[in-house]
Amino acid sequence: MFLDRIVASVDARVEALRDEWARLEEKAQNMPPTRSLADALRADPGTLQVIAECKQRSPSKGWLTDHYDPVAQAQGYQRAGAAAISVLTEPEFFAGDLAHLRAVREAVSIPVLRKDFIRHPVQIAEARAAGADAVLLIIRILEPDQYRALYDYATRLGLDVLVEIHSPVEAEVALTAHPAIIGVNNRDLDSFETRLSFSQEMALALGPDIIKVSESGIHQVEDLRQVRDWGYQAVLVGEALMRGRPLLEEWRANG
Ligand SMILES: O=P(O)(O)OC[C@@H](O)[C@@H](O)c1c[nH]c2ccccc12
Repeated sequence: MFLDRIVASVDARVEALRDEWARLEEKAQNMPPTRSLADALRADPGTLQVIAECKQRSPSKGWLTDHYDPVAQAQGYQRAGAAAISVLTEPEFFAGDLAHLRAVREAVSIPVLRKDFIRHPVQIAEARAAGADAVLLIIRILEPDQYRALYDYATRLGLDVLVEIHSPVEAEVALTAHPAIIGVNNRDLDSFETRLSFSQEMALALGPDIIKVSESGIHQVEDLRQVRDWGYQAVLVGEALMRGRPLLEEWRANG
């Protein structure tokens, strides 16, 4: 399974990064304040916000663009009304790079999320030191105690956390840290297929007080309308935007 391979490759990089932890933590502690992702997503109650993703390739879809310019991409997203930017930094399967995040953070004024497979606190210190405002924590690849420790560590460094779930059981684990924001991933990590109705099922389980983000497989205005009607505050969109679909403009015109 792909996820196991990704995690193995991440763990090898983490191993090499461990010695840098103290240095990265110190750098993280000396960074200017973060921009709040939670505030950006609930700035305008009743409006569905878009977290727009910079992603060059994915294991399921391959290369999404011939010419990848994350800074130009992110600036275009901001102009079109995105509430926040997600930047893939995983190098091996998504062709990401922490340098993309650094450059994007300098070029926009909205919050920037580090999209990666976080397994160890050194990656969180590294994210903050690179300018990230928020990090993704994927319940599926963490032990519950490890998740709670990483959540606390990120919070202590001033980062917001997007906690990603793929099942009702994962939702229960996610809720033990009392997160402000939960991402419901519509993509089945084994088959790679997306099913938007998973967001509908999870809306009830999560309740109204958490900021809910529907992730993956969102392609058209109709999808955004549905997710909004299910009580979500935001969506996270990658592929459709990377392929040049003017979804943000369409949403603003017809939302
Ligand atoms: O490209 P899509 O189908 O619009 O999906 C975006 C985002 O949800 C997806 O990239 C994603 C969701 N969770 C992840 C975890 C790691 C890497 C990538 C992801």
